[in-house]
Amino acid sequence: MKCKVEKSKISGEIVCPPNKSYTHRAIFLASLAGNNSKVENVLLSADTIATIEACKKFGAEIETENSSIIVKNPIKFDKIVPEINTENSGTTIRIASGIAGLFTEEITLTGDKSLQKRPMQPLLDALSSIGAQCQSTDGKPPIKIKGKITGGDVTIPGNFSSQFISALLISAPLTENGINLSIKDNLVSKPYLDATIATMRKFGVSVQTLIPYKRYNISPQVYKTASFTVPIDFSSLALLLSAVVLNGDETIIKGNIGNLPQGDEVFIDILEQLGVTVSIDENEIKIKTPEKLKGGRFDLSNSPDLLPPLAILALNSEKPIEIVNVKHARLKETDRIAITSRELTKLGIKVQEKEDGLVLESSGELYGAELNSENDHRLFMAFCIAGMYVGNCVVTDPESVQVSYPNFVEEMNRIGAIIQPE
Ligand SMILES: O=C(O)C1=C[C@@H](OP(=O)(O)O)[C@@H](O)[C@H](O)C1
Ligand SMILES: C=C(OP(=O)(O)O)C(=O)O
Repeated sequence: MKCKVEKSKISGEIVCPPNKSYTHRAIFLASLAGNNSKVENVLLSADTIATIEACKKFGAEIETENSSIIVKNPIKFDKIVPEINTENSGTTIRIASGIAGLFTEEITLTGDKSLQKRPMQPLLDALSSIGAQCQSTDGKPPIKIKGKITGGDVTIPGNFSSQFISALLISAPLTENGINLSIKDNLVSKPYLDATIATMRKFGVSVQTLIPYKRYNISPQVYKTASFTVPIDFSSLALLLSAVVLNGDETIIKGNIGNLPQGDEVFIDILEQLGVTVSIDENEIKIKTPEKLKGGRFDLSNSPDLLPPLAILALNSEKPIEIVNVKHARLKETDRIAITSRELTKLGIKVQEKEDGLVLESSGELYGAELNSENDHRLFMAFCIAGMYVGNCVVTDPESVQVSYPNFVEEMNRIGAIIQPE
């Protein structure tokens, strides 16, 4: 499938979707607590449905009511679970792997073609070091995990994915001995660890931080019934903000901003550094954009998902936009550094690809082109927004947005975009 994207302006109001990362965490923890735990304002998308289905396979009884889910009964660790397919969701397979370590029967975890290219070995090594037996396919899914993890001292590298650490934290209190966790190397995507710890706290489990992002201790505990409300998704909001910066006049973005930690909130600071004025009040976000953006150097180590919405802003930036310290963006649904470099070059942006990032500069001459998103949802949405600015573009794989923003095309067209499935 492809979409034709014409030069178009947006205006009016748009509601930002709920947070995918918090939806995953809250569903898993509600499924570990059970007893009518409730998650409200959930994002219902292919990735979060993969988490719901995984928890049902683990034995949780989950009911969905509009935008809420209720867990009547928790995960049953004596259930026989032959296989769990986590589709396109990295967060789901990582957290589910930690939970699989708490079962005594072997469980196979797999995913789609994209997920079968994503690293799992550091997490499997960590689980093996505390009692699990693990197998992988060259370090990637499909994987097999046979518990039971008993806990103890665990060391794990932090420079591939924070999701490995989130997975260990979430399972840790349910081991017999608890876990004393040490993180080697520099942890990437640090704010997602804060999100995990904050959500665990909401479900009654405390994590002792010995050295932030380096050393944690989690004693044996039980998850308690809770009701959790999912906040706005700043990763999706960043795409909407870039759409307004490049193509919006009087556009207002609405959503339940909440006060839980989200690394991608830093996009507000990035926009201000680029010269954009951002005003946020009463869960409404408005911006004022200068004629030309200023450019600048941006470290995305803690917010890798901002690479697509930031890179396209080079289309209207008088100075280069330099993105650094985000090598792990090559380990997502796709290698986002390589594809962003290759595809934005087609539009007339001069791109220097580096191992850990990009330098992007508008050449002044911009051209319509066919942009291949390679079924990566964030790239599809960013390329559509770029196409609305340049005009006369085609973007591949619109179905990719099902994983995080199912009604993206409809919503953008409702406020003035011209994105037409071919
Ligand atoms: O824990 C999470 O919810 C996520 C963590 C990040 O991945 P890494 O920690 O692998 O960088 C991010 O890219 C992903 O979209 C969601
Ligand atoms: C990489 C992402 O998610 P996941 O790691 O859960 O696949 C994303 O949403 O950009």
